[in-house]
Amino acid sequence: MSTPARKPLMAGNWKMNLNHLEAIAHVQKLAFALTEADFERVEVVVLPPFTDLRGVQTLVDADKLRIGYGAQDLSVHDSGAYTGEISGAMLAKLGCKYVLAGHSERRQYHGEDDETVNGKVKAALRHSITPIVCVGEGLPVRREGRHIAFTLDQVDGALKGLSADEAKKIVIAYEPVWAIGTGEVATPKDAQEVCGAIRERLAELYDDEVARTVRILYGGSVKANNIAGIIAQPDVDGGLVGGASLDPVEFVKICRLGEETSG
Ligand SMILES: O=C(CO)COP(=O)(O)O
Repeated sequence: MSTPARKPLMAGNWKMNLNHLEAIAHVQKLAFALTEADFERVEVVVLPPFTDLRGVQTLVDADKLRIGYGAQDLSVHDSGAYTGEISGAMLAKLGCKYVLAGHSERRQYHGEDDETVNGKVKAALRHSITPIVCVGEGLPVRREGRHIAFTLDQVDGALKGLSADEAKKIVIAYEPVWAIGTGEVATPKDAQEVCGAIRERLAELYDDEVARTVRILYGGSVKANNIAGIIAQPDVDGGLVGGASLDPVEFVKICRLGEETSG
């Protein structure tokens, strides 16, 4: 298991699902089901579409919920003539604690390269938002056995120019593209292999303290029935959950690490 200093993080990436009314109902269901014991054990975060954030903020603030929230993307810029973009400043003003940077769907469909991802990581940090940096290889790279080198290159690119103090503030999510939305989950051993290599890279790039501090998540077809084996790995500190986070009952079970009750 993770060292106690690294509290497990379960983040639900809703992707382009749930409108602002559905979002409120969804967060209420999570709040109703999750107990104080759950929140002591695991940090629970939702990452809804931009249009839901105000509603989620209002609900979380009004009812003092322990559920955190954040966005799925942000601009590298802080303001200006960038039609359609949302800045870190705007997200910080809405109380966002987290933001994804470099999700594989952004890399794939919006041509985000490591330099852009690096700009987004820095933009988030400028506004005291924790970037969840997404990395991971596609199937051809995995088949060639280059998954570790490929993923570590993405880590290097995303962290370029960050000080040790800044690096300590980030979260990294290893999401092998071949496991996203496919139902094909990486084995706990696969997840550990790459998450462990990422942690070693953090020690090389910075120092042991950074490596010990940064939480590394696994994402890709996480479900209640496979989270326990994944989270049991020493270098896996939580999950980035896509499809299964859209079902509140399933997501609560995942937040309970696949166990039946909150204990
Ligand atoms: O992309 C993901 C989370 O960011 C994973 O998605 P799935 O859980 O639907 O495979």
